[in-house]
Amino acid sequence: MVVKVGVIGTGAMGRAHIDRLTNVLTGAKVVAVTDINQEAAKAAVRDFKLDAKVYPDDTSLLQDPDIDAVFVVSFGGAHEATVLKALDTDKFIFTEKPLATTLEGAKRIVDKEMGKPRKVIQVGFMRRYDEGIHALKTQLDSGIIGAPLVVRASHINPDVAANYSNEMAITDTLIHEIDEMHWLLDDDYASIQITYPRQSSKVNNEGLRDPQLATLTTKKGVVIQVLVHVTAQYGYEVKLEVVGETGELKLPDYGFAPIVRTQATQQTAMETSWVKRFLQAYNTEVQEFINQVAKNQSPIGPSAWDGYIAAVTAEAGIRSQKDQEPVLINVATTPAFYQKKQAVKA
Ligand SMILES: NC(=O)c1ccc[n+]([C@@H]2O[C@H](COP(=O)([O-])OP(=O)(O)OC[C@H]3O[C@@H](n4cnc5c(N)ncnc54)[C@H](O)[C@@H]3O)[C@@H](O)[C@H]2O)c1
Ligand SMILES: O[C@H]1[C@H](O)[C@@H](O)[C@H](O)[C@@H](O)[C@H]1O
Repeated sequence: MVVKVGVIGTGAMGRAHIDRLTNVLTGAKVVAVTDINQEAAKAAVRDFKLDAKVYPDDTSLLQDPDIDAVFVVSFGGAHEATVLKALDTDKFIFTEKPLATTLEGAKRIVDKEMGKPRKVIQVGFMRRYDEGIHALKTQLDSGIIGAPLVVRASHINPDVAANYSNEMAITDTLIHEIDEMHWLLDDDYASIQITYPRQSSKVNNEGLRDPQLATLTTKKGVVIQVLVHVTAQYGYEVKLEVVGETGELKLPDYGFAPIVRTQATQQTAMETSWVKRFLQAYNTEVQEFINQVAKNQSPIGPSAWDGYIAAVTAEAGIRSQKDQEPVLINVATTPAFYQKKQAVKA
């Protein structure tokens, strides 16, 4: 079966997903697109030579009975409304992160999804599919460094768009580590604290503090420190180190560029955005989602409940941004609906 896909939001990431669905992966066809900027939707059809309808909005696209799955790739703040509407249909839903930008919004989504016979949502937390991060988790799970004690991570962007707000440092950027770390450690969060080091003079966005340091503690007592630096100028990278009882695990520097030695210097080109750094992870997550839909089975990737855990933690992070004090986190027990790896066929 070829999975027929509708894409809602044809900006940078929407186009990247259209490209992989059309030119890289197997088993899917983009048959419909929409964007509040209709020119952007038409440009996607033209540029990727799609045989696809251009709908005026998400509501009309969602009414198309020919679509099996939708990709929600609009601005983060628009995901909730579209996902809630999509849950009224029988379509599978791949939504980019964040699931919702508020805790209440994420709760509305999980409550509504739990009214369905099975899970239909996957959230685009692609870090879990990165081969390097996955290999690090496999080593951690093997017990090779004993129990994890401390995690140090960095999330570096060279710069951000003009509409990037201070809250987005949490809901748009740190949200990746928020999802990654509880999965990596198989642990739950107890608290989060955001502190502001010296402000970088490179910040142009009104109200944005950069860099920010997030300290998360887990129920088992692990302390996780994440540097979020989104105007870092020099390149795009993520760093990850886990300190254990008997050793350490470190994600190697990413890259395929050669080391160039010349004129008494040594240098290597770096990535400048998420596009190439996580290309393999995006391809793997989306292929897995398509394969599940083709079998008419629930997604097995990060669920709406993972999106909800991230939203609860992000909301606590935003509260901490106000006075830089730690904020306690209490996520409810995972409902049985989300404990099933894979639900039975509807
Ligand atoms: N997983 C990742 O690493 C990753 C990387 C980049 C972006 N993203 C996510 O993808 C989403 C889109 O990001 P982007 O970089 O493509 O942003 P973008 O600004 O380039 O594109 C967003 C597009 O959505 C459209 N849009 C906004 N509201 C809409 C609505 N209600 N209906 C239809 N279209 C709407 C805009 O007109 C725009 O074309 C965000 O949620 C972002 O967090 C994830
Ligand atoms: O939307 C993007 C994307 O999620 C990237 O992976 C992240 O590094 C950026 O900070 C964020 O703005």
